[in-house]
Amino acid sequence: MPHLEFDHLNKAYGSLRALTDLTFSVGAGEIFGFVGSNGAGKTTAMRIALGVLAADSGEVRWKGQPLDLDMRRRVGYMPEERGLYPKMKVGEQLVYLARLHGMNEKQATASMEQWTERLGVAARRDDDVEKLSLGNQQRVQLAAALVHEAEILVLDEPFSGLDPVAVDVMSGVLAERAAAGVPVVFSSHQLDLVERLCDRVGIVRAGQMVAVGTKEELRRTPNARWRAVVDGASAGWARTVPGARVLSDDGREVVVELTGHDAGVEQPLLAAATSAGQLREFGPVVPSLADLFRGVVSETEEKDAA
Ligand SMILES: Nc1ncnc2c1ncn2[C@@H]1O[C@H](COP(=O)(O)OP(=O)(O)OP(=O)(O)O)[C@@H](O)[C@H]1O
Repeated sequence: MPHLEFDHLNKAYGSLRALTDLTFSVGAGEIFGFVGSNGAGKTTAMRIALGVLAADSGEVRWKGQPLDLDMRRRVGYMPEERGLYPKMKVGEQLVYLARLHGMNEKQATASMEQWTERLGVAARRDDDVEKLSLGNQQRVQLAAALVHEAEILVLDEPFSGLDPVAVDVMSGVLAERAAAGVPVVFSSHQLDLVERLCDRVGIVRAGQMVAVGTKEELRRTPNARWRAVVDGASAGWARTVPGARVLSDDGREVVVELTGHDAGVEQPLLAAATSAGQLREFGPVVPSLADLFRGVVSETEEKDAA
């Protein structure tokens, strides 16, 4: 499978190291969620991919070749600072951008019509961009990334500021482009969305990739977590279970970490819960991406402090 590879990118702004050996790759047809705290280095990495910014070392490759000027014309990019001409009409602007990327007038017009239709801004084709609401400007920005039939999509926070309907449209479009074999990388702070949409996720912290993998891979914690809801129990019942570490206990709902993942590891907990009171709910806890993110970020912060 061809890959878009971000290979050992290093970048400093003066004395600030924005990226340190940042490495990850995105397969053709894969949606990759690029997440990290503010200032972690996501925009810097994406700008380097597009050649808007030069890396101090490292490179970005597609199908084994460094992204050169010609290849970069085939990348659909949605910059964080957005990049539309405010006083140009939506339709004209998209045709212009498609032509810049090598389409002829007829192809560019057909593509503009198709994408404005798909993204729900067809009625605004003759309006200046600045007259559109921010969310609609963003739909046009996505159309700008797609209008030249990009071979690669690199999108910086494409979901910020969108209403739920626009989020669904945007998600559908990204899934469709990925299904057509396009590698899609996007950054976002909306972790629920990243969790829903992405095949793989990379968590970057202070310019370094601190966790990368499928959601299942990232969730594979060394110990199992279980949750029990028990009515009429006295608080603290779970502490007596051998090997259990109580993570939270509000008297009714208890979350416990058990050593390992072996089959039946939860049985002593289940037995204790049943005898503690009226057992209402019992099951494994699957951490959300937000939980993983907090865990990874705080864990690396602790390591840094040590
Ligand atoms: N042009 C610049 N000059 C100096 N420092 C910069 C410049 N651009 C970014 N930085 C710094 O580099 C670091 C990485 O910034 P970057 O914008 O890549 O992060 P990000 O992960 O995209 O953040 P956010 O989620 O807030 O958009 C930050 O500390 C930022 O302040």
